[in-house]
Amino acid sequence: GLQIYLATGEIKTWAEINWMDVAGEGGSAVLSLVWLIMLLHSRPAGRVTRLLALGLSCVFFSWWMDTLDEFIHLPEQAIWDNWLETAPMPIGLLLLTLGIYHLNQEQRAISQQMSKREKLFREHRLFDKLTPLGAAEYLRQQLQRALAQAHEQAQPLSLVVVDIDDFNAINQRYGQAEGDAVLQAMAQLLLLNLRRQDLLCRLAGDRFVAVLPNTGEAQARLIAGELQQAVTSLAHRTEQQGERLYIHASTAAVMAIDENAEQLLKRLNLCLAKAKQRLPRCA
Ligand SMILES: Nc1nc2c(ncn2[C@@H]2O[C@H](COP(=O)(O)OP(=O)(O)OP(=O)(O)O)[C@@H](O)[C@H]2O)c(=O)[nH]1
Repeated sequence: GLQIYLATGEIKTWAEINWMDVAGEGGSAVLSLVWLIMLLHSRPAGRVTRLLALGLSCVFFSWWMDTLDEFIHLPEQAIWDNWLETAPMPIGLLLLTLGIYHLNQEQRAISQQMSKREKLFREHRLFDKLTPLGAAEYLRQQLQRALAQAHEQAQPLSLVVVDIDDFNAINQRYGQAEGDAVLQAMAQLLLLNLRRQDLLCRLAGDRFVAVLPNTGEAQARLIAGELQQAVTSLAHRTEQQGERLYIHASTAAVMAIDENAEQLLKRLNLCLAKAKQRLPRCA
């Protein structure tokens, strides 16, 4: 635009310049350029950004051309400058309107997502930070509920615990972050190997507990064995060197008799301790 004006017109003298118009039109041009820069800096690429940026570019161009004719005098017969000044403005405003419409749609979708997430967080305050599983307190609450239900329906209820052997050594050898990755992989693996009605929680550190409704002791032992096998065949590779980690876990299973959640968990931990005692130890 500047080049076309310079090629066809003459620069006005100082006295000919209307500074009021320069401030009004030039200020608007500068502001629209600032908006454009801010927009491009703050938004990710995409349709909404493209529409808003194109719209603001047209608005800027229109005001910029308007400002230029305050400094450059064009020949009387030139009419194209009118087009350059006015035509981009409605096009820009149209594009901005379209952009704002899509921005509104986008905001609605984001708000919906946020409210869903907020609900999730509100409901899942008791969830573990590392894995997508309920933590100890959640397990206790759910177990108490499941025990009451099992009692009401006269159905058996069992628990299975899976505890990684020598997990401390993984942390020490590969670092805490790799230990975290193993716990996350374990959570996914155990979830994959459980049934829909089972509830898996992370009791503490490397200890996972599954609540198995309508399950007797024999079936719970079978499930415990399957989970142990699944862990043994887990092909976890370290993030740094891609080295294969061989993970083993101890398991135990108990069926609820007339006891509360705390007593049942205590019995489960005792059974696990017995299973751990049978492990060959290096040191
Ligand atoms: N990376 C990681 N480590 C954890 C986390 N929570 C607990 N730990 C570690 O897990 C380890 C558990 O140690 P132990 O209870 O002795 O278990 P272990 O080393 O598997 O020993 P055994 O169970 O007797 O085979 C400790 O070193 C804790 O620091 C966690 O969220 N991330």
